[in-house]
Order: sequence, then C-alpha cells, then structure tokens
Amino acid sequence: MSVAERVIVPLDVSSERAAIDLIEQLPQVTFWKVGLELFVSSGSAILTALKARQKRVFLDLKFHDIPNTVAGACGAAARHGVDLITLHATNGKEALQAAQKAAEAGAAAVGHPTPKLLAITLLTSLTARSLAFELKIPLELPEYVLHMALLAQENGLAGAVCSPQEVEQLRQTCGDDFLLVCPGVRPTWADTNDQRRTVTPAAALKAGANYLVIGRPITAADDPAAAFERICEELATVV
Ligand SMILES: O=C(O)c1cc(=O)[nH]c(=O)n1[C@@H]1O[C@H](COP(=O)(O)O)[C@@H](O)[C@H]1O
Repeated sequence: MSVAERVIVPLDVSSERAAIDLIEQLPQVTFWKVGLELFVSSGSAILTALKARQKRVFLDLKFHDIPNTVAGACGAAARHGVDLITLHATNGKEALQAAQKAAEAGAAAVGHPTPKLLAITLLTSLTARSLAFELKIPLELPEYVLHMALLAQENGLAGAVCSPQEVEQLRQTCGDDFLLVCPGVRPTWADTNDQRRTVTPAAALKAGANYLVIGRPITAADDPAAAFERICEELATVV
C-alpha cells in the first residue's frame, strides 16, 4: 500500500456539493471519511457517489446506543458497502458483539465484504485531565484506552480508533492484525484546532498506525493538494 493510501481525509462539510467539490479537487485521495456533519446534512447519497468513483469509504457515525439499536445501525451501514464503521467501545460487550454480527449479516445480504468495525477508545479531543475530572474515570489515560481497545478486540471487532499517542502501546498488546486508525494527527506546520492528543504524521505511522485520519491540515489549507503531497512526502521518510 502506498503512503497516500494510508491517509483518510474526512469530508467534514455540510452539503453533498461541497463534498463532491473536495473529492474532485483531491483525486489523489483514495480513502474518504463521511462523518456526522455530512451524513446528517445530506444523507447516504454521498456513499453511493464515493463508491461510483471507486473510493474507499469510512462511515464515521460513532454509534452509541443499546445493543438492538447499535446492531440495526451497523447492519444498515454494512448494506451501503462501506469499508469502515465506527461505534463507541463504551457501548459495552453485548452491543459490540451484536454490532459485529449485524454488520456481517448486512454485508452478506447484499453481497459486500464485511466492513471493519472500529471502536472509539477515547476521543482525541480529550485529555488526561478531562478523563479524570469531567468523565470521572479513575484510570490513567493509556490504561483506559488500552482497556477499551481490548474490549473491542475480545468481542470480535476488527480494530479501534485511538490517538497516535497511544498507538504504539496498542500495537504491542493487540498485535499486528488489529486495525489501528488514528485521528489527532498534525504536521508541525498545521494548527492543532480542537485536537488535544496530537502527533505528527510520520511519528504516528512509525508508532504503528494502519491509517491516519487527517482533515483540516489538508482541507483548510490554501492549497489542499499541496498539503496532501507534503504529508505524503513526510510519510515516505518512515516507510
Ligand atoms: O472517529 C474519528 O474519526 C475521530 C475520532 C477521534 O477520537 N477524533 C477525531 O478527530 N475523529 C475524527 O477525525 C477527524 C479529524 O479531523 P481533523 O481534526 O480536521 O484532522 C474528524 O472528522 C473527527 O470527527
């Protein structure tokens, strides 16, 4: 896989037209993420548009609900033929198992390969301080993230989303076959925005991430294609 194929770019825009404009502006991007803003604004048509362009699709709606509801959502998402789907690890064991089963059944019903379910461990906008004082979780942050990743792995999920600050530890414990997808990636020349646990693209890849989710450093740049290229050049130095 080329380094460019390891960068997932989020379509964090509010209309299908804006999303298509971005896709056409960056033909070198092979893997796109559809998240809450775009999906809530314009529905599932964008998934069809991406597939028609032979793009890989990460449907990031971060499902969090009771087992029956989460399983229903994962089954429906799998029928769209997407490649990756997110749900919170904090859904718990029963929901994670039900989600995996439903994704397999949904994909099989329409003849698509089963999408990989990724568990959100701890959002990259949160810090050790927020974990302790806002969420009142009495665990060290790395320990909490590892626990969530193992919960996902033990219940049959293909991978997890974590900050690149934790990826090395997760890779060591969860092994090479567990998919680790990292947002919170920031080149030294980019703004961190609302991300709190950031690492540079090269360091994140070196630490063991399979895919990097990089949005605003590319999409908000004056020249998005040049920013994507600059990131790929940085990544090429570590593979
Ligand atoms: O699931 C995600 O993709 C995700 C998880 C997480 O913990 N943090 C996080 O930033 N994301 C997503 O990754 C993207 C990061 O975008 P930028 O901050 O613009 O690079 C956004 O679309 C977020 O929704």
